[in-house]
Amino acid sequence: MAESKLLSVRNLSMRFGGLLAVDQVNMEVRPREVVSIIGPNGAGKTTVFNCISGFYRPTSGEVLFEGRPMHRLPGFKIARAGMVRTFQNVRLFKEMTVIENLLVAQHMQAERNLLKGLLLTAGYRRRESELMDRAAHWLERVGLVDFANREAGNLAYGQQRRLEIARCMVTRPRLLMLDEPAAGLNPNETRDLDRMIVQLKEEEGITVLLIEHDMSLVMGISDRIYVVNQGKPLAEGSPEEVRRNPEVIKAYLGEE
Ligand SMILES: Nc1ncnc2c1ncn2[C@@H]1O[C@H](COP(=O)(O)OP(=O)(O)OP(=O)(O)O)[C@@H](O)[C@H]1O
Repeated sequence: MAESKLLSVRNLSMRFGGLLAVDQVNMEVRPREVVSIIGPNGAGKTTVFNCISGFYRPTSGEVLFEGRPMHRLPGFKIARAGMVRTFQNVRLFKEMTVIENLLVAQHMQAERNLLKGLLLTAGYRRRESELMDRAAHWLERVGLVDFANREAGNLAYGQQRRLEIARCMVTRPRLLMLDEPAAGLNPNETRDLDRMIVQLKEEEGITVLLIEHDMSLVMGISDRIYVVNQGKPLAEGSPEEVRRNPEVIKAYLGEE
Protein backbone atom coordinates (compact mmCIF):
# COMPACT_ATOMS: atom_id res chain seq x y z
CA MET A 1 0.00 0.00 0.00
CA ALA A 2 1.31 3.43 -0.94
CA GLU A 3 1.45 5.31 2.36
CA SER A 4 1.08 8.70 0.76
CA LYS A 5 -2.34 7.99 -0.76
CA LEU A 6 -5.56 7.43 1.04
CA LEU A 7 -7.74 7.45 -2.07
CA SER A 8 -6.76 6.89 -5.70
CA VAL A 9 -9.26 7.27 -8.50
CA ARG A 10 -7.94 6.02 -11.81
CA ASN A 11 -9.47 6.61 -15.23
CA LEU A 12 -12.96 6.71 -13.75
CA SER A 13 -15.80 6.86 -16.27
CA MET A 14 -19.56 6.63 -15.88
CA ARG A 15 -21.98 6.40 -18.76
CA PHE A 16 -25.74 6.87 -18.54
CA GLY A 17 -27.08 5.64 -21.89
CA GLY A 18 -25.65 8.03 -24.45
CA LEU A 19 -24.27 10.46 -21.87
CA LEU A 20 -20.70 10.13 -20.66
CA ALA A 21 -21.25 11.92 -17.34
CA VAL A 22 -17.72 11.17 -16.07
CA ASP A 23 -14.92 10.77 -18.58
CA GLN A 24 -11.51 9.47 -17.47
CA VAL A 25 -11.23 11.27 -14.15
CA ASN A 26 -8.08 10.75 -12.07
CA MET A 27 -7.71 11.87 -8.51
CA GLU A 28 -5.46 11.31 -5.50
CA VAL A 29 -6.24 12.20 -1.91
CA ARG A 30 -3.52 12.01 0.73
CA PRO A 31 -4.12 11.61 4.46
CA ARG A 32 -5.20 14.80 6.26
CA GLU A 33 -5.83 16.77 3.10
CA VAL A 34 -8.95 18.75 2.30
CA VAL A 35 -9.50 18.17 -1.41
CA SER A 36 -12.33 19.80 -3.34
CA ILE A 37 -14.02 18.96 -6.61
CA ILE A 38 -15.48 21.96 -8.37
CA GLY A 39 -17.09 22.53 -11.75
CA PRO A 40 -20.21 24.00 -13.32
CA ASN A 41 -23.68 22.50 -12.76
CA GLY A 42 -23.95 19.10 -14.39
CA ALA A 43 -20.15 18.73 -14.66
CA GLY A 44 -20.28 15.26 -13.11
CA LYS A 45 -19.13 16.01 -9.55
CA THR A 46 -21.88 14.12 -7.74
CA THR A 47 -21.56 11.23 -10.18
CA VAL A 48 -17.86 10.99 -9.24
CA PHE A 49 -18.93 10.91 -5.57
CA ASN A 50 -21.56 8.27 -6.30
CA CYS A 51 -18.98 6.09 -8.03
CA ILE A 52 -16.43 6.48 -5.22
CA SER A 53 -18.95 5.75 -2.47
CA GLY A 54 -20.51 2.73 -4.20
CA PHE A 55 -23.89 4.25 -5.06
CA TYR A 56 -23.04 3.65 -8.70
CA ARG A 57 -20.83 0.99 -10.15
CA PRO A 58 -18.50 2.89 -12.51
CA THR A 59 -18.59 1.97 -16.19
CA SER A 60 -14.80 1.75 -16.08
CA GLY A 61 -11.87 2.75 -13.94
CA GLU A 62 -10.66 2.00 -10.45
CA VAL A 63 -11.23 3.37 -6.97
CA LEU A 64 -8.58 2.34 -4.45
CA PHE A 65 -8.92 3.18 -0.77
CA GLU A 66 -5.77 2.55 1.25
CA GLY A 67 -4.64 0.52 -1.76
CA ARG A 68 -7.72 -1.73 -1.73
CA PRO A 69 -10.13 -1.83 -4.69
CA MET A 70 -13.55 -0.43 -3.83
CA HIS A 71 -15.16 -0.07 -7.24
CA ARG A 72 -16.96 -3.40 -7.15
CA LEU A 73 -18.11 -3.22 -3.55
CA PRO A 74 -21.59 -2.15 -2.38
CA GLY A 75 -21.90 1.17 -0.53
CA PHE A 76 -22.21 -0.31 2.96
CA LYS A 77 -18.93 -2.18 2.58
CA ILE A 78 -17.20 0.97 1.37
CA ALA A 79 -18.58 2.82 4.39
CA ARG A 80 -17.27 0.05 6.65
CA ALA A 81 -13.88 0.36 4.99
CA GLY A 82 -13.79 3.98 6.26
CA MET A 83 -15.22 6.22 3.51
CA VAL A 84 -18.48 7.90 4.46
CA ARG A 85 -20.47 10.66 2.82
CA THR A 86 -23.19 13.22 3.16
CA PHE A 87 -25.73 14.09 0.48
CA GLN A 88 -26.67 17.24 -1.39
CA ASN A 89 -30.14 16.96 0.09
CA VAL A 90 -29.78 16.08 3.76
CA ARG A 91 -30.69 12.45 4.38
CA LEU A 92 -31.46 11.85 8.04
CA PHE A 93 -33.99 9.64 9.76
CA LYS A 94 -36.27 12.63 10.23
CA GLU A 95 -38.72 10.99 12.61
CA MET A 96 -36.00 9.77 14.93
CA THR A 97 -34.39 11.97 17.52
CA VAL A 98 -30.98 13.49 17.04
CA ILE A 99 -29.31 11.00 19.40
CA GLU A 100 -31.14 8.06 17.80
CA ASN A 101 -29.75 9.09 14.41
CA LEU A 102 -26.24 8.87 15.84
CA LEU A 103 -26.86 5.49 17.49
CA VAL A 104 -28.47 3.96 14.41
CA ALA A 105 -25.55 5.11 12.24
CA GLN A 106 -23.15 3.24 14.50
CA HIS A 107 -25.35 0.13 14.59
CA MET A 108 -25.59 0.12 10.80
CA GLN A 109 -21.84 0.44 10.52
CA ALA A 110 -20.91 -2.35 12.88
CA GLU A 111 -21.22 -5.99 12.01
CA ARG A 112 -23.31 -7.12 14.92
CA ASN A 113 -24.02 -10.40 16.50
CA LEU A 114 -27.75 -10.17 16.97
CA LEU A 115 -27.93 -13.09 19.39
CA LYS A 116 -25.46 -11.41 21.72
CA GLY A 117 -27.69 -8.36 21.65
CA LEU A 118 -30.73 -10.39 22.57
CA LEU A 119 -28.91 -12.01 25.45
CA LEU A 120 -27.85 -8.62 26.77
CA THR A 121 -24.43 -9.79 27.82
CA ALA A 122 -22.04 -7.56 29.73
CA GLY A 123 -19.99 -7.16 26.55
CA TYR A 124 -23.04 -5.99 24.65
CA ARG A 125 -23.95 -3.46 27.34
CA ARG A 126 -20.38 -2.16 27.42
CA ARG A 127 -20.46 -1.73 23.67
CA GLU A 128 -23.82 0.09 23.83
CA SER A 129 -22.43 2.48 26.38
CA GLU A 130 -19.44 3.17 24.11
CA LEU A 131 -21.82 3.98 21.26
CA MET A 132 -23.71 6.37 23.51
CA ASP A 133 -20.48 8.05 24.66
CA ARG A 134 -19.36 8.55 21.09
CA ALA A 135 -22.76 9.94 20.10
CA ALA A 136 -22.62 12.37 23.05
CA HIS A 137 -19.09 13.42 22.12
CA TRP A 138 -20.13 14.28 18.55
CA LEU A 139 -23.28 16.06 19.65
CA GLU A 140 -21.03 18.29 21.70
CA ARG A 141 -18.60 18.79 18.82
CA VAL A 142 -21.30 19.93 16.40
CA GLY A 143 -23.13 22.02 19.00
CA LEU A 144 -26.32 19.95 19.20
CA VAL A 145 -26.25 18.73 22.83
CA ASP A 146 -29.34 20.76 23.68
CA PHE A 147 -31.20 19.14 20.80
CA ALA A 148 -30.37 15.50 21.59
CA ASN A 149 -34.00 14.47 22.07
CA ARG A 150 -35.47 16.65 19.34
CA GLU A 151 -36.82 14.96 16.21
CA ALA A 152 -34.17 15.39 13.51
CA GLY A 153 -36.78 16.63 11.03
CA ASN A 154 -37.64 19.52 13.35
CA LEU A 155 -34.13 20.96 13.46
CA ALA A 156 -33.22 24.06 11.50
CA TYR A 157 -31.60 23.25 8.18
CA GLY A 158 -28.09 24.25 9.29
CA GLN A 159 -28.44 22.00 12.35
CA GLN A 160 -29.55 19.11 10.15
CA ARG A 161 -26.43 19.57 8.05
CA ARG A 162 -24.27 19.50 11.20
CA LEU A 163 -26.08 16.40 12.42
CA GLU A 164 -25.36 14.72 9.09
CA ILE A 165 -21.66 15.37 9.59
CA ALA A 166 -21.85 14.04 13.17
CA ARG A 167 -23.65 10.98 11.86
CA CYS A 168 -20.69 10.32 9.58
CA MET A 169 -18.12 11.03 12.29
CA VAL A 170 -19.55 8.61 14.88
CA THR A 171 -18.59 5.80 12.54
CA ARG A 172 -14.93 6.91 12.80
CA PRO A 173 -14.22 7.26 9.09
CA ARG A 174 -10.82 8.01 7.59
CA LEU A 175 -12.30 9.83 4.61
CA LEU A 176 -15.27 12.15 4.99
CA MET A 177 -17.00 13.02 1.71
CA LEU A 178 -19.19 16.11 1.80
CA ASP A 179 -21.53 16.84 -1.12
CA GLU A 180 -22.31 20.57 -1.16
CA PRO A 181 -22.37 20.95 2.63
CA ALA A 182 -22.90 24.72 2.41
CA ALA A 183 -25.96 24.49 0.14
CA GLY A 184 -28.89 26.27 1.78
CA LEU A 185 -26.81 27.66 4.66
CA ASN A 186 -26.74 31.33 5.61
CA PRO A 187 -23.36 33.15 5.81
CA ASN A 188 -23.03 32.56 9.59
CA GLU A 189 -23.77 28.87 9.22
CA THR A 190 -21.30 28.65 6.33
CA ARG A 191 -18.62 30.23 8.51
CA ASP A 192 -19.34 27.69 11.27
CA LEU A 193 -19.09 24.90 8.71
CA ASP A 194 -15.78 26.26 7.47
CA ARG A 195 -14.43 26.23 11.02
CA MET A 196 -15.81 22.77 11.67
CA ILE A 197 -14.11 21.25 8.61
CA VAL A 198 -10.77 22.82 9.56
CA GLN A 199 -11.15 21.46 13.11
CA LEU A 200 -11.99 17.99 11.82
CA LYS A 201 -8.78 18.02 9.87
CA GLU A 202 -6.58 19.54 12.55
CA GLU A 203 -7.99 17.92 15.68
CA GLU A 204 -9.33 14.60 14.43
CA GLY A 205 -6.84 14.04 11.61
CA ILE A 206 -9.70 13.45 9.22
CA THR A 207 -9.30 13.64 5.44
CA VAL A 208 -12.04 15.49 3.58
CA LEU A 209 -13.22 15.24 -0.02
CA LEU A 210 -15.61 18.05 -0.78
CA ILE A 211 -17.96 19.11 -3.56
CA GLU A 212 -18.92 22.74 -3.14
CA HIS A 213 -20.15 25.71 -5.14
CA ASP A 214 -19.36 28.29 -2.45
CA MET A 215 -16.03 29.51 -3.81
CA SER A 216 -14.91 31.39 -0.71
CA LEU A 217 -15.39 28.21 1.36
CA VAL A 218 -13.55 26.10 -1.22
CA MET A 219 -10.68 28.55 -1.68
CA GLY A 220 -10.34 29.04 2.07
CA ILE A 221 -10.16 25.44 3.27
CA SER A 222 -8.87 23.32 0.38
CA ASP A 223 -5.31 22.05 0.18
CA ARG A 224 -5.92 21.06 -3.43
CA ILE A 225 -8.73 21.40 -5.93
CA TYR A 226 -9.79 19.29 -8.91
CA VAL A 227 -11.84 21.02 -11.58
CA VAL A 228 -14.15 19.00 -13.82
CA ASN A 229 -16.08 20.28 -16.80
CA GLN A 230 -18.56 18.23 -18.84
CA GLY A 231 -17.34 15.08 -17.12
CA LYS A 232 -13.69 15.65 -17.99
CA PRO A 233 -10.82 16.73 -15.75
CA LEU A 234 -9.97 20.34 -16.55
CA ALA A 235 -7.39 21.37 -13.96
CA GLU A 236 -5.84 20.47 -10.64
CA GLY A 237 -3.80 22.43 -8.15
CA SER A 238 -3.69 24.63 -5.09
CA PRO A 239 -6.49 27.18 -4.67
CA GLU A 240 -4.12 29.84 -6.02
CA GLU A 241 -3.18 27.79 -9.09
CA VAL A 242 -6.79 26.99 -9.85
CA ARG A 243 -7.92 30.57 -9.33
CA ARG A 244 -5.32 31.77 -11.86
CA ASN A 245 -5.90 29.02 -14.46
CA PRO A 246 -7.37 30.67 -17.59
CA GLU A 247 -9.24 27.49 -18.59
CA VAL A 248 -10.92 27.39 -15.20
CA ILE A 249 -11.82 31.05 -15.32
CA LYS A 250 -13.36 30.53 -18.74
CA ALA A 251 -15.26 27.35 -17.88
CA TYR A 252 -16.35 28.04 -14.39
CA LEU A 253 -15.31 31.00 -12.32
CA GLY A 254 -16.00 33.39 -15.20
CA GLU A 255 -19.56 32.14 -15.17
CA GLU A 256 -20.32 33.77 -11.83
N1 LIG B 1 -28.75 8.55 -12.54
C1 LIG B 1 -28.57 9.29 -13.64
N2 LIG B 1 -29.12 8.94 -14.83
C2 LIG B 1 -28.92 9.68 -15.94
N3 LIG B 1 -28.19 10.80 -15.99
C3 LIG B 1 -27.61 11.20 -14.85
C4 LIG B 1 -27.77 10.47 -13.61
N4 LIG B 1 -27.08 11.13 -12.64
C5 LIG B 1 -26.52 12.21 -13.24
N5 LIG B 1 -26.83 12.24 -14.54
C6 LIG B 1 -26.37 13.24 -15.52
O1 LIG B 1 -24.97 13.27 -15.46
C7 LIG B 1 -24.49 14.60 -15.61
C8 LIG B 1 -23.65 14.97 -14.40
O2 LIG B 1 -24.50 15.13 -13.28
P1 LIG B 1 -23.95 15.37 -11.80
O3 LIG B 1 -25.13 15.42 -10.89
O4 LIG B 1 -22.88 14.40 -11.49
O5 LIG B 1 -23.31 16.82 -11.95
P2 LIG B 1 -22.82 17.81 -10.81
O6 LIG B 1 -21.51 18.36 -11.29
O7 LIG B 1 -22.83 17.14 -9.50
O8 LIG B 1 -23.93 18.95 -10.88
P3 LIG B 1 -24.48 19.95 -9.74
O9 LIG B 1 -23.38 20.89 -9.42
O10 LIG B 1 -25.62 20.63 -10.44
O11 LIG B 1 -24.91 19.11 -8.59
C9 LIG B 1 -25.71 15.49 -15.78
O12 LIG B 1 -25.91 15.70 -17.16
C10 LIG B 1 -26.81 14.66 -15.18
O13 LIG B 1 -28.06 14.97 -15.77
